[in-house]
Order: sequence, then structure tokens, then C-alpha cells
Amino acid sequence: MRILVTGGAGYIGSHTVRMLEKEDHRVIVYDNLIKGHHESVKNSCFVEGDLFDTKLLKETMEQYKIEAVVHFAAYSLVGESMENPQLYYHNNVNGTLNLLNVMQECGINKLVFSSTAAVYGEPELIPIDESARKEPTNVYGRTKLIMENAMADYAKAYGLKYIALRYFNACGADEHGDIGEDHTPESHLIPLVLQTCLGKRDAIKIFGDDYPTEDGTCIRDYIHVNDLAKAHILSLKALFKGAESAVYNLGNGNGFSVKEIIETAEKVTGITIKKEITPRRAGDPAILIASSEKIKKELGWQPEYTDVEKVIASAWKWHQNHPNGFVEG
Ligand SMILES: NC(=O)c1ccc[n+]([C@@H]2O[C@H](COP(=O)([O-])OP(=O)(O)OC[C@H]3O[C@@H](n4cnc5c(N)ncnc54)[C@H](O)[C@@H]3O)[C@@H](O)[C@H]2O)c1
Ligand SMILES: O=c1ccn([C@@H]2O[C@H](COP(=O)(O)OP(=O)(O)O[C@H]3O[C@H](CO)[C@H](O)[C@H](O)[C@H]3O)[C@@H](O)[C@H]2O)c(=O)[nH]1
Repeated sequence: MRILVTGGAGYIGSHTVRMLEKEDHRVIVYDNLIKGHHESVKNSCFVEGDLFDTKLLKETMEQYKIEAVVHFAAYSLVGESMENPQLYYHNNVNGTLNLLNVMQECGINKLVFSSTAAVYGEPELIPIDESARKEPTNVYGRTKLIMENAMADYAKAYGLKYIALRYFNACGADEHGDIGEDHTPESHLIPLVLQTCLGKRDAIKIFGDDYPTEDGTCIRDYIHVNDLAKAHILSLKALFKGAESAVYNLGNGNGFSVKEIIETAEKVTGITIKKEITPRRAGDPAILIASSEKIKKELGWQPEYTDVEKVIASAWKWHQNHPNGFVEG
């Protein structure tokens, strides 16, 4: 397969690129590096470009005879999306529409799209399956839902074949320890906990311990980045075999509380972590757990990293090897 990976220099993108390379697919990474890291792209061809650079996008698709696109490029900070919706509607909606239009011009009709559990908002039922009510509680989730709806319209009108993958909490790192999560600013729980272990932060803040859960802290479904990567490859293969467009959840089906994650990190690292209970973070649902039965049944996907200790150990290896992320020193 000849695949264009937008956002391939980012966290989930770089892991997917590595897995595609292992299977000998021709991969072209297209990323403007606003958040990503050139160093995370080890072997594939890299084009530094923006989703809005229509000319370069088109030239890249034509030059490399691209057959399908995996689209990671987006902004994904929930808090920032509420403070600056313009940024999010522009990049995630207009940017993706631009990509869809260029794909159409180039006659490319296969797309795997990064969606999110944030499309659901506050769930009515746990575990959450794909048919659950979709009422995002933040702008970020709304931009992704808008694009899911737009892709459905493009599919009907223009023959686009897409698979939208709604990730729950992406985490972990490749076992080699040379690529991993390096976001600036970092907002995700596991990297923040591990940066605290490395002494780069004084304490980990627990955002609320008065939720209706056993220990009072929020429960999330943590899914390893390589299990996500595998789902993208299965999705591409399905599209190449002529599968219809589809939407799938991607989670482990197990929930872990914030306190459980911190305790597991203490066990994995052997370091006692300083904790600070703070008020709730706005917009955090108490419990988010996925049902991923649909992708298991239809595409044969199975998560390998079902043990949260193993997930955190993989992230710990990356953080220990790269305490400053991709920047050396
Ligand atoms: N990390 C998570 O837990 C999570 C959960 C659900 C969904 N997602 C979605 O998965 C995708 C990847 O997430 P991630 O954590 O790897 O993010 P990331 O920020 O690490 O990667 C995104 C990449 O896209 C690039 N990019 C952004 N805008 C661009 C543009 N206009 N043109 C070209 N490149 C651009 C960035 O430079 C970056 O390398 C995103 O679409 C995100 O919304 C992430
Ligand atoms: O310093 C921190 C950081 C996080 N948390 C808590 O840890 C849990 C996980 O938080 P993350 O920020 O790591 O992840 P989210 O669940 O907020 O967000 C993830 O899931 C969302 C869907 O709900 C989006 O897809 C988003 O992109 C993705 O990162 C939450 O309960 C949060 O309140 C803390 O207690 N302290």
C-alpha cells in the first residue's frame, strides 16, 4: 500500500508509521511539525507541509502515487479548544475538508480518520458502544463529530470510503523506547505522572476525588498506542479489500481510576509519587469505558496491551531514555 500519513510525526502517527514500515508499505509522512517531531520519523519519506497548503498536498499525493490516507493531523487539547474554538474549527474542520477535497481531486477515496471518545460527551451507559448518544461537551469533540458527519456526506455523494476510529485514552510507547509521547504542553495523565517520577514536576495533581467512583477519582479506558496503530493497519487493509465506511471505538474495555494509575506507576518505577488533590477539571466525565466489540468482530482487532502495568512500563522506558522528549540533553 502507498499511504500518506498526515500528522505522522506526532505521537500516535509515528507509532502507526513504524508499524506500516514493518509491514513494508510505502509511507509518506506529511506534517507541519507544529506539534510533531521530525526525529520521530525514522525511515519513511518526510514532507514538511500543512493541511492548508493545497498545492504541496496535491503534488505529494501525485508524486508518490498515494492510494490511501491516514489522517492524524489535528489539534487535540480539550481545554485549549474551549478557550480558542477558532483554532480548532479551522485546523480540525477546515483543514480536514481541504484534505478531503484534495483527495477527491487526486482520485483517492480511502481514508482512516482519528476520531475520539470525546464525541460522546457524558455517557448514559457504560461501556460505551458506537450507537451511544453523541453530545460532545467540548469544542474539540465537536470538531471531530462534524468531520465524521462530513465524511459520511462525502461517502454518499462522492464515493469516499472511510473508517473513523474513536480512540479512548491513548498511552504507552513502542517497546524499543525510542519513540513515545512528547506533547508541549503535556496534559495527559500518564506522561505527567512519569515526569513527576523523573523529578521534572513536584507533584501530580489529582483533578477531583469526589466523583461517584470507588475511590472518588475519574475512571478511563487506557489503550496502548501500538494497539491503536494495529487498528489503523487493519482498517486500511479492510478498505483495500472493499469494505464499506465504518466507525469503530478503540479501547481496552477496562477502566482504571486516576489513583490506580498513579499506584501502578509507583509499582512500575519503584518511586513514591507526591500527589495533590485539586478541584475537578471542567468537562471531565466520571467514567469512560469503551465497548470495542464492533471492531473485534468486523476487523478481527484484539488489543495486546491489556495489562496496565505493561502499558505504563512501556511509557516509563521511553521517558527514562528521553527525559526531555525528542530534544536531547
Ligand atoms: N492522544 C490521544 O489520547 C488521542 C485521543 C483521541 C483522539 N486523538 C486524535 O489522534 C490524532 C493524533 O493525536 P496525537 O496525540 O498523536 O497528537 P499529536 O499532536 O502528537 O500529533 C498530531 C500531529 O499533527 C500535526 N499537525 C497538526 N496540524 C497540522 C496541519 N494543519 N498540517 C500538518 N500537520 C499538522 C502536528 O504537528 C502533529 O505532529 C489527533 O487527530 C487527535 O485528535 C488523540
Ligand atoms: O494532571 C492530571 C491530568 C489528568 N488527570 C485526570 O486523568 C484522567 C485522564 O486525563 P487525560 O487528560 O490523560 O485524558 P482525557 O481523559 O481527558 O482525554 C482523552 O480522552 C478524551 C476523550 O474523552 C480525548 O480523546 C482526549 O484527546 C484524550 O486525551 C482524567 O480523569 C483527568 O481528570 C488528573 O487527575 N491529573
